[in-house]
Amino acid sequence: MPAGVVLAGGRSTRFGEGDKAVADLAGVPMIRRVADRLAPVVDVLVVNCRADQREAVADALSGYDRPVRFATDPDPDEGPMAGIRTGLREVEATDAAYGFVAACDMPFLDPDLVAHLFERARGTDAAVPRPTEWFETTHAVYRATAMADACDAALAAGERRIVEPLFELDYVVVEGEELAQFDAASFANVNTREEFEDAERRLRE
Ligand SMILES: Nc1nc2c(ncn2[C@@H]2O[C@H](COP(=O)(O)OP(=O)(O)OP(=O)(O)O)[C@@H](O)[C@H]2O)c(=O)[nH]1
Repeated sequence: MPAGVVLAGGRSTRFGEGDKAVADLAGVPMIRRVADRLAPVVDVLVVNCRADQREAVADALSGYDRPVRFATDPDPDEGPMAGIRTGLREVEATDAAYGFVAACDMPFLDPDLVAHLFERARGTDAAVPRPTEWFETTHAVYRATAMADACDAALAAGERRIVEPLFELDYVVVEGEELAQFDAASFANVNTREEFEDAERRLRE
């Protein structure tokens, strides 16, 4: 019974005014687009955000197809690794052993790729795609307890890079031909107004 975890605790500084998570992207809040793409492949959705975002995010997700659980940051602004840790701790409170972690700004997520990552993670601690030289750590499946523990240790050591806890795990990398069968747009993220407008154009095509 896999879970989805959406990270939304950032400050959207490159986006400018307003929280990009709930920004209206071609008629649908961006986080709702992410959630809707996950609905076919997860049984429960965990949203990690700050307490002050919760009401707007809950509005954006109202009527969602799956149960939604909030994992609010105990301390805001600790970075995405802390968000992953907090989100995966909430996954531990469900029946799910694994969580697919996504950023809130990936409105083109490919559910088939997410399902594939769940499959590949079976028996290991994580399945992480690497479409370029970079690991897509905010588009990856983790065994909740293993990664949350590794994030706690990395945070305690003052580490900020998400690959550091990942490298402590037993993980598989999904890349090359294996990855080529899925939609590369799955990794596209929206940081600036310009990227937001590009995404709107694409969605209206
Ligand atoms: N919980 C938590 N999540 C964060 C934090 N910083 C970023 N994130 C999330 O991590 C993901 C990737 O971060 P960015 O795309 O850089 O988002 P951001 O930090 O809001 O945007 P910028 O301020 O423009 O960098 C997004 O889903 C953010 O919501 C944080 O301090 N805490």
